[in-house]
Amino acid sequence: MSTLYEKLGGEGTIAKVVDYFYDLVLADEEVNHFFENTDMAKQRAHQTKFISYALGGPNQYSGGAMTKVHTGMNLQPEHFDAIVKHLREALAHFGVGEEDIAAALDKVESLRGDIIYK
Ligand code: HEM
Repeated sequence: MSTLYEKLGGEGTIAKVVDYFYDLVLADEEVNHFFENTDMAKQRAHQTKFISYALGGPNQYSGGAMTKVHTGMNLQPEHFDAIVKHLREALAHFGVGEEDIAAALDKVESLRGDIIYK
């Protein structure tokens, strides 16, 4: 089964979506502070992993792993929502269709409970 990740052209296109998404996240006062003490390379790795996960790419995570890396952040629903909103905008910017965007957002939603309030 081909994933949205493959449909979009794999890593090459993902890198462009990541750059765009990254700018949106860093410009958003509601969430950019979480990345304040994160070095740039890790930050970029995070965005890449986030986007790849949403699109069904090679970086797939278990709920347990996601809880572990976000523990201590006490992420609230509005923080998660802000990230989802930026993902939607970044995908739309690159011409991804509504149906594919919905599938990507569903994927991200499935990890919400593992990531917030930790
Ligand atoms: C489905 C949703 C998400 C996925 C798949 C995801 C993925 C990951 C992964 C794999 C890491 C491990 C470290 C790394 O790769 O650099 C990480 C760390 C992190 N995540 Fe997420 N994340 C999600 C949602 C969020 C949200 C909503 C926020 C905040 C608004 C967030 C903020 C962070 C921060 C600040 C780190 C630590 C980076 C560091 O090491 O300094 N994540 N995330």
